[in-house]
Amino acid sequence: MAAVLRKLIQGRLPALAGVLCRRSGNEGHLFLNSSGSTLMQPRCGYSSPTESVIVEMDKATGVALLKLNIPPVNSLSLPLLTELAIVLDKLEMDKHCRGLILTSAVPNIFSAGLNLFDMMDKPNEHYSEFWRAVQEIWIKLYGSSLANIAAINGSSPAGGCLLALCSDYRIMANNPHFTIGLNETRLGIVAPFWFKDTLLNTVGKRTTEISLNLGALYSPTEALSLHLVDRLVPETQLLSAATEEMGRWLQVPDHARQITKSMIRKSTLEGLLNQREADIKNFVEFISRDSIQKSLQFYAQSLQKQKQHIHPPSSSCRQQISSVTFARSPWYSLIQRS
Ligand SMILES: CCCCCC/C=C\CC(=O)SCCNC(=O)CCNC(=O)[C@H](O)C(C)(C)COP(=O)(O)OP(=O)(O)OC[C@H]1O[C@@H](n2cnc3c(N)ncnc32)[C@H](O)[C@@H]1OP(=O)(O)O
Repeated sequence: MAAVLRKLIQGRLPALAGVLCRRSGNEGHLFLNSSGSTLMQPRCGYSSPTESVIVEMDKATGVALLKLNIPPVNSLSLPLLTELAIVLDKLEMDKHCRGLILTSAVPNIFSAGLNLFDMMDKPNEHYSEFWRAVQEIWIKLYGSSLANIAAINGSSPAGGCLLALCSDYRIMANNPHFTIGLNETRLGIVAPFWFKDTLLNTVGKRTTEISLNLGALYSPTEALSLHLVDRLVPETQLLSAATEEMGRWLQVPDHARQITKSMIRKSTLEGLLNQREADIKNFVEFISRDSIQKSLQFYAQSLQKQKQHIHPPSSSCRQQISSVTFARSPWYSLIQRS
């Protein structure tokens, strides 16, 4: 089977080389890098030096519970992305690991998305390195061979929503204060094409059109109705529901599930793999513009001001926003005040 997978990746799915091929055996695991050459990787544990990524491995089931642990909001900074990439590689190489449940150790927040400060007031080299790390995480998660379930235990805007969208199945805690969605346009920035494609593959064209243009953040109930998430459960049952769901995914033989997943996600992954450098160049050019920097600065400041001066919109205000939830958007709060 390993030979079949290798052939598949080297031959029919060349762009997925580097995403992964797993092999059982005593000598470790076979990893194909993007040029198709093979590297032997020793088996190892899953320590994250700063504990910003906590991994609890259930050896009996082969399921890893991965918790993001960067208070206050699990923003995806360059160091966090780098650690996450290392942990994901290790899990991918571990022949005993079959499934991954992604969740947060920070109460009420799954992830606040990309760290705003990595995109502000930095040299172009930093933007370039940061964006490569963002790409890397998407490639690893969206192209993962593991069964991947997101246990969304808090708000999940922008890059946080993207993390969840990379999973095979999303279960969200049914708390009306949580929101999820790709809200980039609300910050004056634009979700890149591979964010858009990931959403499109999940919810379809019309919902993508509305969600992305409006930068909509949805409540769990709205997200369920749009198939942005697959299931809602009470917060206290989130992990047990994710574990139970994982059991269903692991009943399918790994090779059959992996090849099926590759078939479905291949063209989307290739979209970025074929033009990574151009995408980085585009990001750097965009993010370093004065107008975008001003927009981001205003947004970051308004997040802070919101905490100091602005109360959340009243429930009657919220109802006026119909099905699109802008609650938690500092822009919305500022509009309400003016
Ligand atoms: C061509 C390519 C174009 C570029 C494409 C870029 C693609 C992706 C974009 C992103 O992912 S941008 C990030 C978008 N994220 C958001 O809009 C979320 C903003 N945050 C919130 O809405 C809230 O913070 C929250 C997540 C709902 C949590 O609310 P809570 O009330 O619990 O906490 P706060 O008081 O608001 O925040 C605490 C603390 O964290 C700071 N912070 C919040 N989000 C971020 C962030 N994304 N990056 C960095 N820091 C963040 C916030 O300012 C507070 O800081 P202090 O006041 O304590 O200093």
